[in-house]
Amino acid sequence: MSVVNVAVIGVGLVGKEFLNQLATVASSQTNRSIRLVYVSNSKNSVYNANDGIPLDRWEQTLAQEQARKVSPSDLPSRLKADLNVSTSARPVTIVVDNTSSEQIASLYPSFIQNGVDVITPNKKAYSSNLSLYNDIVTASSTPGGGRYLNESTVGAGLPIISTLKDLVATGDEVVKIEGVLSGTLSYIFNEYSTPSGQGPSFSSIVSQAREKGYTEPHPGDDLNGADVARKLTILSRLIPSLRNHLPEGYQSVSITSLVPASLASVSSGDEFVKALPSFDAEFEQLREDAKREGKVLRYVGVIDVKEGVVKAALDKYPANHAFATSLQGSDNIIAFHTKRYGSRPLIVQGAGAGASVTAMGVMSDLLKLL
Ligand SMILES: NC(=O)C1=CN([C@@H]2O[C@H](COP(=O)(O)OP(=O)(O)OC[C@H]3O[C@@H](n4cnc5c(N)ncnc54)[C@H](OP(=O)(O)O)[C@@H]3O)[C@@H](O)[C@H]2O)C=CC1
Ligand SMILES: N[C@@H](CC=O)C(=O)O
Ligand code: NA
Repeated sequence: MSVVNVAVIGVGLVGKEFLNQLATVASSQTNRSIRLVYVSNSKNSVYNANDGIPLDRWEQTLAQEQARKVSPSDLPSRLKADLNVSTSARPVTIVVDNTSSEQIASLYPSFIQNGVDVITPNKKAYSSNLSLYNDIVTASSTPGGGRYLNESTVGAGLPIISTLKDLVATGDEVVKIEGVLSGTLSYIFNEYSTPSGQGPSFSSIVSQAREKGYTEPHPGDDLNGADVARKLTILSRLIPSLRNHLPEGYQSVSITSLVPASLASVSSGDEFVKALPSFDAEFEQLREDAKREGKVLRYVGVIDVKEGVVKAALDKYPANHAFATSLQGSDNIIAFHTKRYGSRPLIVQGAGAGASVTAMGVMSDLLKLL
């Protein structure tokens, strides 16, 4: 029976749900044994390369004081040494990063160089500066290197990255990609800006989006457009002519921020949400302006390949536009305009945030590796 070792960094909303799904998948395997060898949050970690960590007791094991601690930065070498990942008959060893940490993302090259596969919904690695992206691509294309999959970084579990990779790999030419790429901003504007122009306050809807688990750990990272810009960067880098187009990653994208200037430096998500009601009147004005034109507000991302324009912006759309009529909840909608898909784009739509659909995208990457 072949062995698959899985190390999980980050056990918040997505990480916990991923471990639930891993337990279900592990129990249905007949010709391979899935072993959980590492679990960590930001304060604690448990490592057991010999016997594995029971999938139905990982939480208690992590909470134990005598848990065997290994920091994520020591993990690449420990996994290589203890699990013999570099031999040709190696068991598959996969690290799943369910954090939103830059520091963890910076470790991917060393995991991959050590033959460990990396799967993640964390957008930081492929949306930051080009050097980290290039290091990951180089490491994973080197013989013996691990593989890297990140489907849930765009559209959560929706098949966005795999669709774009398939279009490019089969020789189609991408002309433009546009859509609603943020589950949080989709939910907020679907609820806030309807044709009637009436409804609850902006800040109350932001709090609801947070309670539903759609937002980033800090909701300001959704409202400032950075999350959409990161997704646009990840997609742009899969389009050959745009691969080097955004040297500073999401910071090279043209972004409209919805964060009030005086809240831009509030580092606590709780404090940010508490202070937001003072700015409801400003958002009310935007809602009224749109209503007066018979339009609704939607936050949209665009990659125009020919023009070389990549932008994340709040725009007004007619009340009968697909962005106004067909979206509900945290839905994302992404239209791929390509040479083959001509005048009618290939469209992918569905829930684009939330723990269960995000963990599904992570789990499906794991199954693809197997
Ligand atoms: N929620 C969603 O709908 C979607 C989320 N994503 C991405 O999934 C990732 C996880 O999101 P979510 O689960 O909502 O976030 P949470 O804040 O709920 O969970 C983050 C987890 O990461 C842990 N963590 C943070 N830093 C470190 C570190 N340095 N070392 C070890 N563990 C660390 C946290 O530990 P502690 O508990 O101690 O703070 C926590 O367990 C993010 O990258 C997000 O962008 C992608 C698509 C959709
Ligand atoms: N905060 C993000 C989560 C998924 O990427 C979003 O709202 O889309
Ligand atoms: Na996806």
